Amino acid sequence: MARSTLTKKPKPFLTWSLGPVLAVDCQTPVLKPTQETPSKPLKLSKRSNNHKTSISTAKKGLLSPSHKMHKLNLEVSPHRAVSAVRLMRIEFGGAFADLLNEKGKGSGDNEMGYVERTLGFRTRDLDDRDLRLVTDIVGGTIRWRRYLDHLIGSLCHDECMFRSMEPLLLQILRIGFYEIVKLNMPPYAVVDENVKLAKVALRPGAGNVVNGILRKLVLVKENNSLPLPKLEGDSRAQARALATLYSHPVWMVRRWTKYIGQEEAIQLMMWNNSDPSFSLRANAAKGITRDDLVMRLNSLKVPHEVSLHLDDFVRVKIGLQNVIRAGLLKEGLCSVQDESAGLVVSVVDPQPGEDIIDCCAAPGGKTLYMASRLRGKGKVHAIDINKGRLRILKETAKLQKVDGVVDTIHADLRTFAENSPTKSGKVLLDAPCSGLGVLSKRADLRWNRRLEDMEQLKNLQDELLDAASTFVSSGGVLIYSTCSIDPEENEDRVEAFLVRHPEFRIDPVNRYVPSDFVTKQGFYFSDPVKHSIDGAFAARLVRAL
Ligand SMILES: C[S@@+](CC[C@H](N)C(=O)[O-])C[C@H]1O[C@@H](n2cnc3c(N)ncnc32)[C@H](O)[C@@H]1O
Repeated sequence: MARSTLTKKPKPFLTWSLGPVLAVDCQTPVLKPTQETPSKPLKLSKRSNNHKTSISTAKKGLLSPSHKMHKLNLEVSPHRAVSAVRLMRIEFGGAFADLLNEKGKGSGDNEMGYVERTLGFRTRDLDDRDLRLVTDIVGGTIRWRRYLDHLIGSLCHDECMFRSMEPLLLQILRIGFYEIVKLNMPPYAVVDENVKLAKVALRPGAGNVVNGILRKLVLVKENNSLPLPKLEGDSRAQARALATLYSHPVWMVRRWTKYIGQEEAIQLMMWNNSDPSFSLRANAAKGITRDDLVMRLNSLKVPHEVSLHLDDFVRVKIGLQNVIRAGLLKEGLCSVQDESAGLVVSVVDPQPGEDIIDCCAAPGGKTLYMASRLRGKGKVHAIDINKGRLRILKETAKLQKVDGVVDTIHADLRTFAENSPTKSGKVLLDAPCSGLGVLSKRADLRWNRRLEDMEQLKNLQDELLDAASTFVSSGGVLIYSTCSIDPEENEDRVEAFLVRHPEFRIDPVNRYVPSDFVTKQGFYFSDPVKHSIDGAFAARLVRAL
């Protein structure tokens, strides 16, 4: 990855879990209905908890659904209560950190429902400002978790106190630390508010703990003596220090240091820790041009810039919430799609009349963009193993008026390839991958990925490449893509494939994407730091005649 100056990204307009209508990008979390059902209990298995905590209260609510709690607490700041509960649900309940919701305002009601069931009280309703604060606090607290925990651990009486801290208390402390250290908010207001939350949500003693530790933090911050590790010692020690300072898993730091060097690894981590930005794709299949979309954004007073690389794309700086409220996504007039994914479609270069096999298609970001570029002529055959995600793809295709050129096949690509004589001149394999290129958008992903996953993913990628290649007709092209920046999932997979399949050769992507995105080997690569979009990779592999 090339070195470049980091551009300061604008504040995110929203990050609420994407519903089907919005779920269009390859690393976009797609929520199954059950994941957001209010009845899902929190599983607080990681830390033992003998105190009065959320789980007991949550259970009370769950065991007697008819029992309505109306305890209204006007003291506690609503966005902090919601953030704390949201953080618990992300860490223990499998919820996603990226919280986009096409319902806009309705999302506040959902979140308050969780607060009521978990903490046993409601606060006043959330307004737009509260929702933005929840987005900032939840995203930031998750990104900076390792860094914040290091500080909290260092300022606790002893290691044991930190290790055995009850989960909700820890979330409240993380919020307070994040607000003071990273958001530079007025410290004493932050202390007061978080103490109040701990007292009401837990018990008075918990408020005292929050008070003591946050006050210590205020002091050390004022004295410029935050207890942070120094970048010194051997490579392992340095990786551990960097992992804390930039809040990433140690294995990622070691891997990036190995591949791109320490300085670039730091820049990448800084990018991953910055607020994500989003792009919108105008949906040509609905007769919407980019100019139309720009006019709509102007009338909604949403600041934006047209993409330098893709004719249908607009970068939105702030105010995506307004786009959602205005119904542009629900009506299928545009979709949220990163330019890095759009450029993969440029590498595929769909032409009207073509039959394209999309091997790992759901939730359909690339399928739908390819379909719109067919201009009503041809077909995209969308295969995926995940029925739920495929259903979302189908619904979105209808909404975006490309269902006439999309058909869906629910199958494991590997068995489907063994039993199907299907051939095509164009096959896309957008493989399951680590998602290491999209860590700025997926705040929690870095904590969910393990080094062991990489080996499993590489094996799966090889198997899927072999399967996808069986569909490619003589002279046809197989496009292999990921949203990873890891060479072992990208270049190395292509290299290994070419050894197994000497009948394929690399077709350089120069004709399809701007030269800035073309690697020496002729692959497409978007570098988050250099290009200010998500990281992605694609290779064109042509089968001999
Ligand atoms: C990176 S995502 C694809 C994203 C999609 N191309 C897009 O742009 O929205 C990878 C997909 O591969 C699917 N998948 C994983 N293993 C598979 C298999 N053995 N056969 C078919 N699909 C598989 C997953 O269900 C997932 O939807």
